[in-house]
Amino acid sequence: MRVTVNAETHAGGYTWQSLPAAQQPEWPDRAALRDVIAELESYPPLVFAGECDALRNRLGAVARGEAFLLQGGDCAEAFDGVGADQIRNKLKTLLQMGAVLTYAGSVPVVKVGRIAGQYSKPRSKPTETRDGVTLPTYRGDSVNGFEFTAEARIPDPQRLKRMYQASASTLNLVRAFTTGGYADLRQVHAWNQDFVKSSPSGQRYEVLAREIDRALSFMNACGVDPEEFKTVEFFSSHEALILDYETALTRTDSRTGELYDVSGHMVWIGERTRQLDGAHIEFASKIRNPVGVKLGPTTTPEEALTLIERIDPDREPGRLTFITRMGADKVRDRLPDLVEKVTASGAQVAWVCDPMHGNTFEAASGHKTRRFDDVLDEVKGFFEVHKELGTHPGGIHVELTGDDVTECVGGGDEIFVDDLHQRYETACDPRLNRSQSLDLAFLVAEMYRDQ
Ligand SMILES: O=C[C@H](O)[C@H](O)COP(=O)(O)O
Ligand SMILES: C=C(OP(=O)(O)O)C(=O)O
Repeated sequence: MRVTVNAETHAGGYTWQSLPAAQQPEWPDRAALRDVIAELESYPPLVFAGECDALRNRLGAVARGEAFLLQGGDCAEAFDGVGADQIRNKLKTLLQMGAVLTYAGSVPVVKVGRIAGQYSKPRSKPTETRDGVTLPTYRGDSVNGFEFTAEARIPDPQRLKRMYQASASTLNLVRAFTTGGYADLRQVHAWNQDFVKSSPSGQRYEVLAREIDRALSFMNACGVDPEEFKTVEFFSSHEALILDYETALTRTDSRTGELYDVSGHMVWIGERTRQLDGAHIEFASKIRNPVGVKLGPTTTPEEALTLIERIDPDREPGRLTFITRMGADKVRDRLPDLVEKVTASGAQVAWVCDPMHGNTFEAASGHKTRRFDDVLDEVKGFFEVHKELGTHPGGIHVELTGDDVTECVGGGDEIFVDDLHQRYETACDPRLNRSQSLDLAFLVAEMYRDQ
């Protein structure tokens, strides 16, 4: 049975608040933090609990094998990235990928951005050293500054308010774009306008867009012009990392009396914070949002089964998404046992592949990067495993941007290791640029069709 939590009022403290929480900032000014939390608690929700329920239903279709999840966006959003162009470019890339997957893969695509809340980063090391100077590591714009100065790296709780404001502005524009005409399927060419001539993936997309156009004209001529083509259902998601922030945005739903984290539609718990006895998993188990958990190569089937017991005791399709990030060299070896034992337990989780986080390496130039071929190979391995076991490869989770950055190597419009310095803009991990993202969408659509 699902645990009802409405009796546990915030005033009395939530259960997760007394448990150890990994990767939390050491806020130097606790009084300032308390004031910020009190203010955040008074702010309105960023999303409506009913929208979270809608996404849980859509993810239920993913878990049952009837839909595919496309989840993507920045590794780390930045406060100075909250501009119309950047948001539109990201959205445009996701819409193009969605069109490719829906049309070429012939599957309904659930679209979820790593957007409007992805401001906090778990890190491998607490400090960073440059030229003999050691400072606290950058933990995302919600915590401290990217600039390598002692002052910028001090965690500042005021940043949590800026995170809320940046998320609100971003979500507002995303909602305007997705419901106000920009995402109308008849705009399928317009999303490609600035792109088509310069890039092989843009040209390939244009061919597909022409086919979609013809299909739309045909339907129109038959008198069919569905409302569903005029807007796009698009959801927000981020890693629920900084529990002071997520807790302040956790509210009791007036309709049901249940708790929702209203900072985003879906939240996930990362590889570094998914300890079974830790605060993050306890938090995830108490909110009604659809929840993702990242599973790295060391995950045991027993851990996966305990996570299901904790977060999805009712075995509700859509409630829990396992986002696997094994690495291209390990996915074929580590994933089968997990999928097999979870399936045998009767749980119906959505299986999603994050082909980014297990494939990062440092280039000789010092840039953190990923090879497009490794990313692709991990997705291939993920599809192979699911094909072998007769289970559903439910989606992909990728770090991407709509801008022409040079952060990952390879792709159809090839980026070489020596090009990385040209436009390396990520605040943390390397993202696929627009052309690489579209390449990936075409290749995944082919894999899905073949499946
Ligand atoms: O995005 C994920 C993590 O925050 C990131 O991979 C950690 O990177 P680090 O090893 O540079 O700390
Ligand atoms: C930190 C992340 O991933 P992981 O927890 O899988 O390392 C992430 O997706 O930003």
